[in-house]
This record gives sequence, structure tokens and C-alpha cells, in this order.
Amino acid sequence: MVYDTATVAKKSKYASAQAHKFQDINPVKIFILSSLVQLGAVISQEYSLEYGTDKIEMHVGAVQEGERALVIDDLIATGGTLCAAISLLERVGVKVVECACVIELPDLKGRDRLGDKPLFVLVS
Ligand SMILES: O=P(O)(O)OC[C@H]1O[C@H](OP(=O)(O)OP(=O)(O)O)[C@H](O)[C@@H]1O
Ligand SMILES: Nc1ncnc2[nH]cnc12
Repeated sequence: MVYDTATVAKKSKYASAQAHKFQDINPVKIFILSSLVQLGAVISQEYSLEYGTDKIEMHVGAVQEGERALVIDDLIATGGTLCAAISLLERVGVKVVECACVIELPDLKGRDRLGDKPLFVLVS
């Protein structure tokens, strides 16, 4: 599969001028969850972690209603982060077609919180 790529930012450790956009060649956008804060107009989604709360942000205009997205993160534990990313995208009318993580911690049952949303993992 080939994707058009952008970045959803998570947390406030660093600043970035804009979402990374790598390719523009097809119908699915990739949102990579990363520890960046977006500059400019954003929409946010707060969520619960195992300890405390956090939020993810996305540029207004990073996606258009009706687009399709793949959300990628390094790890799924409780699933809160991926659920927040899905909510953020769905709030602006984007269809999240799949999530993908490098590592899954199955004991924390994050997969269950995704409902019927497909989740691809490399290591579980
Ligand atoms: O499924 P969840 O319970 O939401 O956990 C998964 C999240 O936990 C880690 O981030 P963390 O908040 O530890 O910070 P990091 O991004 O700095 O690694 C990881 O990068 C995921 O984003
Ligand atoms: N249980 C966990 N182990 C390692 N990294 C994590 N990030 C969020 N939850 C985690």
C-alpha cells in the first residue's frame, strides 16, 4: 500500500512548524503519533494514560472531511492514545481505516478499546 503522509502531534515536549508530509500519492493519509506540539491553529483531544492525562493535537486543515487515515504509533498499551487519535480524526469527518503499532502489550487489552477498528502489530 502507498500512503499520503502527515503527522498528528502528541504532547508538548518539542515544537514543530507544521506536520510532516512525506508523500502525496494516494487515498489514505498516515498519522504518526509523535511527541511534538503543533504551531498555529490546532484541534485537540485529551485522553487518559495509565497515570494522568495527556492530549494530542492536529493542525486545522491537515485533513479534509471524507478522507481516509491510517494511524501509527510505536506502542499500544491501554489503547487510550490510539482511541484519542481516532476520535480526533473522526471529529473532523475522517474515516480511520486501520491502526498500526510496532509493539502491543496484550495484557493491557488496548485492542479491545478499538472495537472493530483493525489493528496491525509487529510484536505482541
Ligand atoms: O496505549 P496507551 O496506554 O495510550 O499507551 C501507548 C502510548 O504510550 C507511549 O507513550 P507515552 O505516553 O509513554 O510517552 P512517549 O510518547 O514519550 O513514549 C507510547 O508511545 C504510546 O503513545
Ligand atoms: N505499560 C507500559 N509499558 C511501557 N511503555 C508504556 N507506555 C504506556 N504504557 C506503557
